[in-house]
Amino acid sequence: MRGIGDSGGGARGCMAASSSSSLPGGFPQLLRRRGGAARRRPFPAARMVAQRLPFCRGGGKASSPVAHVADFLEDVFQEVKPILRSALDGHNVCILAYGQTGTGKTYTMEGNNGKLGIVPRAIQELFSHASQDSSSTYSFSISMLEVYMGTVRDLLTPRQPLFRSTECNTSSIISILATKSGAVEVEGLTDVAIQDLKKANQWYCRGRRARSTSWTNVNDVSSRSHCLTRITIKRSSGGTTEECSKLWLVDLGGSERLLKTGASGLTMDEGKAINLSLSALGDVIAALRRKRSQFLTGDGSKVLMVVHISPSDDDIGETVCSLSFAKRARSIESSKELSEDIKKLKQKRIAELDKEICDSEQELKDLNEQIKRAETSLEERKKLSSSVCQALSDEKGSPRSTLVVVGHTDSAESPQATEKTKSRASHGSVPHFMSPTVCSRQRHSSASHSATKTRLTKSVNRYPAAELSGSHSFSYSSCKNAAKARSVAFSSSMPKMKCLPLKSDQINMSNNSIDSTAASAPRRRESFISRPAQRAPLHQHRRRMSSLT
Ligand SMILES: Nc1ncnc2c1ncn2[C@@H]1O[C@H](COP(=O)(O)OP(=O)(O)OP(=O)(O)O)[C@@H](O)[C@H]1O
Repeated sequence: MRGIGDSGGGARGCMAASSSSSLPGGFPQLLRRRGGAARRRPFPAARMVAQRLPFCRGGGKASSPVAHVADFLEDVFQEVKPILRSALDGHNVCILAYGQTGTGKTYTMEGNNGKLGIVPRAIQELFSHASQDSSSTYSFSISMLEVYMGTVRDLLTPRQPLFRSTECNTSSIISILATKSGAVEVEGLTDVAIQDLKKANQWYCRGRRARSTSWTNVNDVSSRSHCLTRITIKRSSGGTTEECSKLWLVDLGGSERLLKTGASGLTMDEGKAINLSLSALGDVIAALRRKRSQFLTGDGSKVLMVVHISPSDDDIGETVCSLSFAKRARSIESSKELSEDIKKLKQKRIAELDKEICDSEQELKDLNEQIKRAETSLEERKKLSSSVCQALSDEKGSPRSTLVVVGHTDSAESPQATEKTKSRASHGSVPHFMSPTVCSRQRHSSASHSATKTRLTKSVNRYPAAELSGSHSFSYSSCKNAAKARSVAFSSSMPKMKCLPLKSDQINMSNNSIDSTAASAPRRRESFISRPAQRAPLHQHRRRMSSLT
């Protein structure tokens, strides 16, 4: 599928129609109508407008005084020309005008005010080429149909009545069939042989007049159907078998937001039918992208889509939709027409990416196994350390060991450290710095006089408030006391505790310890040291102890 913007010029042509709001002629009028008084006009119910365009009357002569508007159609046609050559060469070709209602599809395909659109120019081009090519003989025929409210109508039926209603004229209803070879045939469609350009234009104008159109808020002559013109080209050269190809020129109905168009009644139903069939076209495009359908393109077929957009900010949503539709349509071409080199590169890249995915998956698998192993090992170590903890807590009179074990169970230590602690615990040995000193032994013995505890408390309460000092090398007499001490050792942020002063005979400041009376005071109070000079060594001591945990 080929987009009009493929070579740059086509997009310019298309955008010129939609972005040049200063253009004289029909399009600026359209914009004025959309924002102006016309919107307030009451909507005429089921009004039929049979177009009698200047093009039909003037026999295709462009008589517009505004040359650059005619140039726009000429620019667009230059984009279309190459694909017409393909049709003459035997390819089936389809040219589609797609876009929001009122953006100029019919104008581009048919022309207006004496300016020729794509269809009349294409017919001209075919006859012109046929007259110049002496090596082949060409014959042409024309058919026209419209898809209106889900039914297909022949526009060239003799005495085609001008009607627009849900009750279709059964004599003009035709059906579309798919042949065994996958080609699409329209059964019962009038096919008129056209010998010359004049006849061709006559028939074309006749078909156009039979189209269903109506007035909406956004377009005075809005097409209420999809109009398809088919030119059948038969070519025979030098007695060889006749080649037959088809050129489809399609003016699709415009996608519309019913709130904007202000459609009601039959016109609203028509708008819904158009939207529905456009969404079906979207499905076809999607299927083509997945390469599940040959409809529209077929083998060796070519499609050119002219996408129309509005220059108005109000229509930005529709513009985005139209452009994304065009993008999807273009991607069909890009997937089909990849060169061999690019295909190889693509394959190579796909293989590389596949390998990367495999490697990553393997890596992930390995990591998961590592994590599992680590978890198992952690579990084992936890079990081991809790059993060591249990063993050590059973051990009596070894407060230091208790401290070590408590710290050990709280932290995730290395296995070596666990082993070290375990062996230390099992042999009952402690580091040298943890061995009791002479002083600590003395203090330990003095602290054992617990009988004086009550008396001390009473005597302390008699004195005014003062700081209580304590020993920096506090000894632990039992596992219970060790636990208390631990809580003190790790509570450096606890507020300094105030207590009543002791008598000089109760406190021995020289050796930084509480005498036998003071030592029997409640443990919690004893543990707090108010003097910074004494606090520092205690911290060092704590650090040393905690490094064992
Ligand atoms: N490039 C252009 N230059 C001048 N007039 C234009 C141009 N494009 C569109 N118009 C005018 O704008 C009006 C609406 O255009 P047209 O009917 O072609 O829109 P449409 O897309 O076919 O709408 P619908 O989908 O409702 O049929 C017409 O009067 C047409 O003549």
